Amino acid sequence: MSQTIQLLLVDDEDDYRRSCGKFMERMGHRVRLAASGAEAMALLDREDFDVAVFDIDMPGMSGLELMQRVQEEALDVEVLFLTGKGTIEACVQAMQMGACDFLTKPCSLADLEHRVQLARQRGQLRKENQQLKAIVTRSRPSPRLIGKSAAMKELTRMISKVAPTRKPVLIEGESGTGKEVVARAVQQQSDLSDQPFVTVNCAALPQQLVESELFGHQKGSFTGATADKPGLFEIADGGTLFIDEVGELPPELQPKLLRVLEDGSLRRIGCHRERKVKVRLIAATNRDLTEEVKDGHFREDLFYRINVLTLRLPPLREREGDIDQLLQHFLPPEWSVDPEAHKTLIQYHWPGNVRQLINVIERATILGNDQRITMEDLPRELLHPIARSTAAHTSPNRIVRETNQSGATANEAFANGLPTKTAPHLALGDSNLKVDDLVKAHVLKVLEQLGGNKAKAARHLGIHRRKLYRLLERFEQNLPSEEII
Ligand SMILES: Nc1ncnc2c1ncn2[C@@H]1O[C@H](COP(=O)(O)OP(=O)(O)OP(=O)(O)O)[C@@H](O)[C@H]1O
Repeated sequence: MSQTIQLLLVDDEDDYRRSCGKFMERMGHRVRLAASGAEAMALLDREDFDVAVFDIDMPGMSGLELMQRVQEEALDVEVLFLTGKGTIEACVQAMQMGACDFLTKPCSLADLEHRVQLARQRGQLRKENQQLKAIVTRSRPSPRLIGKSAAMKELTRMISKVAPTRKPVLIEGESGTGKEVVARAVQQQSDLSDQPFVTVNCAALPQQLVESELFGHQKGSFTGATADKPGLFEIADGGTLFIDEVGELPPELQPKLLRVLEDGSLRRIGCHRERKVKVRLIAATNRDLTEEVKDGHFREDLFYRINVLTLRLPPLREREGDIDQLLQHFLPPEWSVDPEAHKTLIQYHWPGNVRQLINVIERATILGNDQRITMEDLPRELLHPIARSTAAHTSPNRIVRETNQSGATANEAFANGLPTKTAPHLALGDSNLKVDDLVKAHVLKVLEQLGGNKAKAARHLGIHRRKLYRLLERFEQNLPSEEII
């Protein structure tokens, strides 16, 4: 059976409009009728349509003028023209304006319905194309979840239980433990695996962009909004949205997220029209959200909405056997690790978790000789870990406090650092050196020294976490960081 189409019929001829509307309803479509361009605009403002059929000759606003309004407001609807006085010029003009089809009366209602179906298919293809583009640019291939510790086995079991439910999932864990890998595993094992998987990191976005990124905006709604833009909820429609660092969601946006989770409705910024989406939410946090609720930073009702099913990712130091397995997986074939270096890797407390381990392996394989990793190839923080004895079994925030209490200031720790491929050594006083190079080298060194933990690094650098994320993004794209500092 064909799908129901949300259809708008605009024609000033009463009899034709009504009989056509009845026929389309009999064909199973949801039909709205408008006798003029103004009535049509009012409906288009309020509701979403898949396809609209416009008559050309109408008193007041003509069909072509109506099409122009649709274009100006970048409304997401396929338009086909149906007219009694079809001229070639009108047809050409309509097609140039983006209409998808042009029919002249008399035409059978069955033929019209067939063309409406084609128009809807075209719209769907366009939307899928948009979604695919967004997914290709935003996502990376999904890595396999490595780890056979008891904790990881339990996690794998839980993933297989929660994945098929379509309920919201909350993933808790320290930075670098693999929350995004788990989110992808949940999506892969759900029946939405062939649908969009869209990811967004609330902490990485400048605060003023979070709303527009998640919910979209209408052209002209703020400076720089030069075109209508769908938000990630719309792009993920029919699939899964992964919101990383959900605890960073600004309080004023939390009711908006709650609303879309409750009934799937949202409004783009600057637009009064309500849209409906069907999205499975997976959220992740490295903060204790119950504490955030107690402190009044996170709404309790939203917390209960997203915390229907919780997956807790233990830190790497608590996963016995996983370091070895991850080493085997990430070390290039033919490479080996000296016994002393191996012992150091196993005993280290890995505050930056799997991400830090991968970085250390990558660095060691660049520095190492004869396909062997020795103590010399390991970064200094592994040999003289900061607050090593107290770090294990504490929360990330606690590790930072204890680090400071231990008397090792950030700068002392950084001064011990070794050059790496990510944080190059720069000679101060070199006249070719740019402020930008210094900023980049310092930020990367701090990050490396703190095991890739961005929250800690931002605190040590004295900048907000969002600023750090933006700096890292700019480094990756080789853009100057000056305007961010
Ligand atoms: N169990 C695992 N198996 C394979 N790779 C993993 C595993 N855990 C983490 N990784 C890898 O470690 C890196 C960090 O993982 P990920 O981005 O999922 O962490 P995260 O917990 O979401 O971190 P953050 O809170 O900083 O966003 C990625 O390269 C990921 O592929």
